[in-house]
Amino acid sequence: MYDSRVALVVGTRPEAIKLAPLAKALIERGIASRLILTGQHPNLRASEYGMPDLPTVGLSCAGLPDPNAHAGTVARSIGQALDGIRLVIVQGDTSSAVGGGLGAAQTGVPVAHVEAGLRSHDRRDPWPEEDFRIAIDAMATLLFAPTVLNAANLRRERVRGRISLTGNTGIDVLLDRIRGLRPATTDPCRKRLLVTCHRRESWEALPAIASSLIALARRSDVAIALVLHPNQRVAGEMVRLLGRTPNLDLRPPCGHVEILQLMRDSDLILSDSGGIQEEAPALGIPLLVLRDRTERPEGISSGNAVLVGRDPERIYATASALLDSTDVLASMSTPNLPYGDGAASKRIAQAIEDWLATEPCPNVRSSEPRSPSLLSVTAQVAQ
Ligand SMILES: CC(=O)N[C@@H]1[C@@H](OP(=O)(O)OP(=O)(O)OC[C@H]2O[C@@H](n3ccc(=O)[nH]c3=O)[C@H](O)[C@@H]2O)O[C@H](CO)[C@@H](O)[C@@H]1O
Repeated sequence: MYDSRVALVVGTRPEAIKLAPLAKALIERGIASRLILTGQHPNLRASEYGMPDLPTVGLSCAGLPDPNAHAGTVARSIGQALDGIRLVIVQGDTSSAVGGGLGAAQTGVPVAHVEAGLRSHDRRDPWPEEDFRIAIDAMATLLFAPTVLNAANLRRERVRGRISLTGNTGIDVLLDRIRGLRPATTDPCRKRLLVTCHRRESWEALPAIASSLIALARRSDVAIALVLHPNQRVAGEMVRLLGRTPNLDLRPPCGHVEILQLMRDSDLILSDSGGIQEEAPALGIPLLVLRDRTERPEGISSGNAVLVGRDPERIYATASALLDSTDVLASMSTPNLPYGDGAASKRIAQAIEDWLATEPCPNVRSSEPRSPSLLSVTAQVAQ
């Protein structure tokens, strides 16, 4: 076991899902790790999403309506959890990830970014995630890019850290869990639609999206299941808009295996989720992406997904056309792996081991933040 330590920062469900296989790969290499739970999703139990038992520090920074403010509280709080830590690992584009990265960088601890280089190329969509990704990639020492496109985005931005092409750790999890799923069931009378919708950019459009689902639910040949998000604000609004819709089953948030089984048993998925955009192609389930733009165009290029936006007529027309055309639906159902091959975590753990072996071990690490202030750093890197 190294005397050095790495810390994994987790604030939300997808971060727990996607960092769990890396935590296991680090354990296999004897790299001692610490879990830092920011508290963004206050009821998150990382072990339910496969996170192994690790020494854990909770920061109690519950999510805030203003994600920049939340990033600030995480950045200010994380220093206390970094004693003896040589590398802080953050994942994705949440306020926990950017706050954890900024707090680490300000106390002099290098940052590794898992899922680096994703870009929608529009800072307003998704907001603030596109800014957060750019900020984290600008400060990271190690950048783990899932796809060739992601790595090219990073090279174009001339990031100063070391870029490794790894695949997405979410695909490691999926390919592992897929083996335990039941074979897909089919319903000869009805096509099954699975819906998730929670992203901030969708909030204003929720009534419009809901109206397209109500119209689809009127078809006698479909059955719709909508899985609610843990965010109470979005879930409450969905229940208000869709709670009494015949033929539309609102379900509480569920475990990862359960949602994968639901996906596998579906004929068509409608979702604005980032993770589901990665998982649907691997499962070979056609996906309509409820967004105007995406940082994950690979699933569209592979023919598994269509970017449909949030306009209710377009959602209804595109879904209906697919439901009416068995051939087109079948052509979108070939499983593809544009986001990874299942070995991302092993590659990342290897790269971290190599880096730890060559990087001199500092004697003293201050946990006091250094100037400049968090907000000025955020503003600079997000320019
Ligand atoms: C802008 C953006 O796209 N940002 C994303 C955002 O995450 P997201 O949009 O992917 O978030 P969700 O949809 O909540 O999670 C998805 C995961 O949860 C599973 N799931 C779903 C419903 C359920 O009932 N039970 C479950 O287990 C599901 O199968 C999947 O694995 O942050 C991530 C972290 O930084 C980023 O990677 C990612 O870019």
